[in-house]
Amino acid sequence: METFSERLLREHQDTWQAMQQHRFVCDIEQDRLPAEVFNRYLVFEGQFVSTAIAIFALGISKAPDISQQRWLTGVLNALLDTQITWFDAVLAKRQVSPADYPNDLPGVIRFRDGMLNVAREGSYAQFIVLMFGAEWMYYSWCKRVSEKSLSDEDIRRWVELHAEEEFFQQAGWLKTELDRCAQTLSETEKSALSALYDDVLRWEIDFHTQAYGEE
Ligand SMILES: Cc1ncc(CO)c(N)n1
Repeated sequence: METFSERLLREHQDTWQAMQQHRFVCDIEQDRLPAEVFNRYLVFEGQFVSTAIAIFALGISKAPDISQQRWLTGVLNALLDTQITWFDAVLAKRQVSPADYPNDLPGVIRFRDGMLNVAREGSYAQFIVLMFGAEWMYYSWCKRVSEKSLSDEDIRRWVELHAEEEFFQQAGWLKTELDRCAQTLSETEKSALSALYDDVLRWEIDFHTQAYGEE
């Protein structure tokens, strides 16, 4: 039988493919992403890691019991340790100062506020859809792209971080958790989650487009 996460992937194939074949992803895959685009991405992405920390904290507060809270706290710690540490180092190494970049680009704001609003106002299942939407999609393209030879070592490391076993476990946990949550939901609730999943992918697409500039 089709699981709920499989249903979401089937119902939103087109949006999923648009992200998997996004210009940003294809430029990395073909080893031709301009350094200035990656630098701009790093600024927006570093800000999103802070947002993700808030989203996970909200998710932990809504988790139904201690086993989920324990797992999600591990994820939160990885964001605070591995990811924040990596961002500080890579921005310094590439001499990128976030203050030199715009902080009001619509694609970046829509993604941040869309995710944060749902995490604040929504249910635990909605939180799981947000992070399943973001992480499973990243695992998929990064896994594919990690097979290629990438000449920029920072891009290579960033892709590897999202293709390796630890991240796969994290994204896979969200997928299983979503399927578990969906078992007790009505069809009305499930179709609302399906619409939210499509929103997340669209926010992601516009966020990544924004790395190319201010259009
Ligand atoms: C913008 C964005 N979406 C998803 C992920 C996956 O965690 C990420 N690191 N950044």
